[in-house]
Amino acid sequence: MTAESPALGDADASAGDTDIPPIEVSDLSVSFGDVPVVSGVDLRVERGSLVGLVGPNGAGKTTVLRAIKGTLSPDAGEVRLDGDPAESLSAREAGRRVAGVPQETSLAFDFRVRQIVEMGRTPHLGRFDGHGPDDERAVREAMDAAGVERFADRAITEVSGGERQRVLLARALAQETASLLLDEPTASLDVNHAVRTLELVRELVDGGRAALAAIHDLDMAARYCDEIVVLANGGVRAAGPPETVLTADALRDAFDAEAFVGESPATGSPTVTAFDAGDEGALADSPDSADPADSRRVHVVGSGRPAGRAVARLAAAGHAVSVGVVPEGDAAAGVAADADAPVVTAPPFAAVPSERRDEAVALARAADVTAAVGKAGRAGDELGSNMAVLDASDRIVRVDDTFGDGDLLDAVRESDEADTSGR
Ligand SMILES: Nc1ncnc2c1ncn2[C@@H]1O[C@H](COP(=O)(O)OP(=O)(O)OP(=O)(O)O)[C@@H](O)[C@H]1O
Repeated sequence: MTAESPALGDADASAGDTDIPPIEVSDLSVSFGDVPVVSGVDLRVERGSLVGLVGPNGAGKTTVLRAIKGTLSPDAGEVRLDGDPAESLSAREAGRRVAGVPQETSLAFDFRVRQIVEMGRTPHLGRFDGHGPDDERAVREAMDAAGVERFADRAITEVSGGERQRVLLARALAQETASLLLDEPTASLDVNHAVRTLELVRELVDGGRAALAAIHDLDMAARYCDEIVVLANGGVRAAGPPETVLTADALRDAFDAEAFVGESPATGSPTVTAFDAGDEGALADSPDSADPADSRRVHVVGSGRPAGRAVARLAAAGHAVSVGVVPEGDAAAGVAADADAPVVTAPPFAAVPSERRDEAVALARAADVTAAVGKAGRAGDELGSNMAVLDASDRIVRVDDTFGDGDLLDAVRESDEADTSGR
């Protein structure tokens, strides 16, 4: 796969009225037998846009992609490709508008890699036509872009799972459609090829194509997609730019997961850290885990990575967290900023100004419980003001630097069942 891929014949991508979305799904419902899988799904993918379809296993992502591709018939609703109802299009015409990279990559027959990529040209061939120069160019460019040329003459049964996935990508690219549907395009790929694949899709999209990709890796989805559609519990739960859709609340709602959403310092896009809520999670006991009654105001005292982890874990579990006093630039301060948690900082290696100490004391007073992490407030703690913060706290729970995920949440949950304010 080349970083700078060739133009990949984008003639079709620029075709048509630019106001008409290449993919538009309205009120789509699909069931298998009498089991409904999705209902009322609306989504559109514009030219120049990569939309990520995320959601838990079995949410119906593949089902939606298959309905768009036309390989299953919806019970209700409509799929439009370039403005035309998909059901009014012949298979050949649909194949000139949308190409798919399926999740299932087992190909039983002993075709050569090159033959499989050539199959992408089928919708462009007349009934009695052989491949012409344009087809050969499209196949060559697609193989080059997907990086499969090296094993083009090998049997498909003799390449690895990841290589096979790239062959199917090459087949879709050879189809030269305005729209691409990708079902877990990076699932079997090593990190290098995963990034290259999404960079390639991004490049195609920036060239005017439309792409809809089911993606489990939320960090990758956030990094590459213009928009994310969250599919869960039979329908679309949220849709919009990654930074508005990938929130702890949305992830709890869709995945029943406790997750902290920060900002990647490398890419600036949202990055998701999921925690094991287990049976012990503060809010994991019931599907109503977001119940505000279970949420506490927790003030964290401590610094460095352990305090940062405490802030992330508590915020992921739905608690309202504040932090301080921590040195400016401390890891915990960065996590608090990502969590939109109030944080009091002070210049490092200097006495804490009294007004900063008072701010932290006020936060601790307003909290239900103060979590002292590591040596905070104990002998050797360089921030003497932590003592004042702890003195102002009605309830204190203590965890050491190596606390387990459940320990902190248990301690906070149980803090109002016993007087834990002993210092
Ligand atoms: N042919 C089928 N017959 C019956 N049920 C099916 C069929 N295909 C899928 N399902 C069911 O429909 C639901 C949605 O499946 P789908 O493959 O669309 O989910 P998904 O979101 O793509 O999941 P994953 O993330 O695991 O790939 C699942 O419960 C699945 O078991």
